[in-house]
Amino acid sequence: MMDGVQRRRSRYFLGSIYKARRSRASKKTKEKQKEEPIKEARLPLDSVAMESSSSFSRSSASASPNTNLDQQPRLTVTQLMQLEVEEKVAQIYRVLNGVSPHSQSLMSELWRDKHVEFLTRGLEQLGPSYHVLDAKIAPSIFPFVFLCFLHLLDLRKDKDGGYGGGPGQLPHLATTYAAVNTLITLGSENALSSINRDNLYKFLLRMKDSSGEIDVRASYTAISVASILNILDYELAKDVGNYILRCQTYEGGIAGEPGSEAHGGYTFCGLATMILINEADRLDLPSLLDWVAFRQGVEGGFQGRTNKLVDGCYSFWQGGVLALMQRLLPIVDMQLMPSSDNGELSSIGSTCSIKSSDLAGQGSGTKIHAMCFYGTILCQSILNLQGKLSDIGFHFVKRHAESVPLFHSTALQQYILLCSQVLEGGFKDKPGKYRDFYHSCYCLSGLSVSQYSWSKDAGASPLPTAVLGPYSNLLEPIHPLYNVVLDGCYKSLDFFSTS
Ligand SMILES: CC(C)=CCC/C(C)=C/CC/C(C)=C/COP(=O)(O)OP(=O)(O)O
Ligand SMILES: [Zn+2]
Repeated sequence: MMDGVQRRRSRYFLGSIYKARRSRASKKTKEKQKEEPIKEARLPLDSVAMESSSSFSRSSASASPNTNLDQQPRLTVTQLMQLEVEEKVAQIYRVLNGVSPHSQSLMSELWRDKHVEFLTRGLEQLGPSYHVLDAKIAPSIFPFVFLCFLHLLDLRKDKDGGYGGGPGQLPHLATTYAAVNTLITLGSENALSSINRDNLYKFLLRMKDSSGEIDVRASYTAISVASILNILDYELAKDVGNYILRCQTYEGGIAGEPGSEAHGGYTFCGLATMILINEADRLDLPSLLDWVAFRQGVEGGFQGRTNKLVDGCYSFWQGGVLALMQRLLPIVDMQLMPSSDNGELSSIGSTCSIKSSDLAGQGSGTKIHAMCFYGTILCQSILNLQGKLSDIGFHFVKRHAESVPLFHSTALQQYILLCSQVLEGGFKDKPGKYRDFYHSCYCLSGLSVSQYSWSKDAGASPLPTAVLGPYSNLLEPIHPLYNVVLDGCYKSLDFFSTS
């Protein structure tokens, strides 16, 4: 019989077995391909493209004999939908497998130009005066458009703190998160100084429920905004960790509220929040890692929850979780250590019962807790926290990533670029759906996370092999806790630590 730790350890290794299984499958397919050289495999589409095609042919063979109930089991609606998505994705990969590298590069440039067009078309929606916009002059109008954004965001600012969805609308945590991240992305002095942090802090406190927060997304948006603006303190963080712990489910992922189903969106929100309040070690990280590693599908993209379809937006929600986990592996290892081998660490490792919120105002106590958080592999800068929770977000990203990516990064980039991208510009959930701003934003964030997933240090330029397609596909690095471009985060850190 396995004890709890052994069970967790074995589950942890399932992720690697999964990858090994995939690479064995792709080897088999490659061998098969040698026997039947149907296409030139010249695109940088590796195992997964091949694997998808093969899984499709397997699947369609089992889908069609639905009528013959004696021989084949009847498929559920979900299985049929899954096969449909796999088929569409496999078709795309098959077509693109036959395209020469030269054509691929041309397509990539076309897509890039289309992005500019998509953005400017989006900007056109700001008002009739922008109808003259042309993709070619877009770069020169950006400063002007930034001012317009700023003006619109200012109109959304509530006099009692927080931002609404539009002028005159009630402030809300999600729209406040979006507005603050937009202002930090704009990054100019007038953008940053337009944020009234005192009012915003009062708003965040007003939104706080005495039992913590009543939804994991709300917790994340509140804590993320407070952290990036350098106003996060123990009063805001109080009880939030307890609440998120109650949302981690038997599967390992995190749900939106206690008793609900684990979901990628909430798992990102929950994990990022726990990191920002210095309580990530309280989660069962091995089972969280196990759950999220299995959410990457044969299509290359991620699904949001068990038995659901892949969707481009989870490239960030799930890919982002795995990017964060890459920096938490020492704690995963510590949690997997049987307590008897744990020696001294047993009292300060995963069994630690001190919570950041218990340490309000105790600088030295916080140092002790930071040691719990980072185990033996201590991060000097974290040790110097001296009670400042706001610093964690910035220090965390400076931590050296401890491993190679914890997901198949090329496969994810394939799904984003080839299956989620729309030729006319923008991104969508999956083939067959329409593009929208939400998926455009989160597919791009997922793409960036994926491209930098081999970089040991935040923002370090990836090797060309880490970037699918031409190197010009490389995006700006983002901060995986806030989902804001890294440069913007540093600017904000400078600005709000001096102002
Ligand atoms: C900060 C911020 C914006 C956070 C949002 C986090 C997020 C994406 C939460 C997911 C919400 C949810 C349960 C979607 C399921 O939709 P579905 O049933 O249509 O999709 P599914 O089949 O993929 O689960
Ligand atoms: Zn989606």
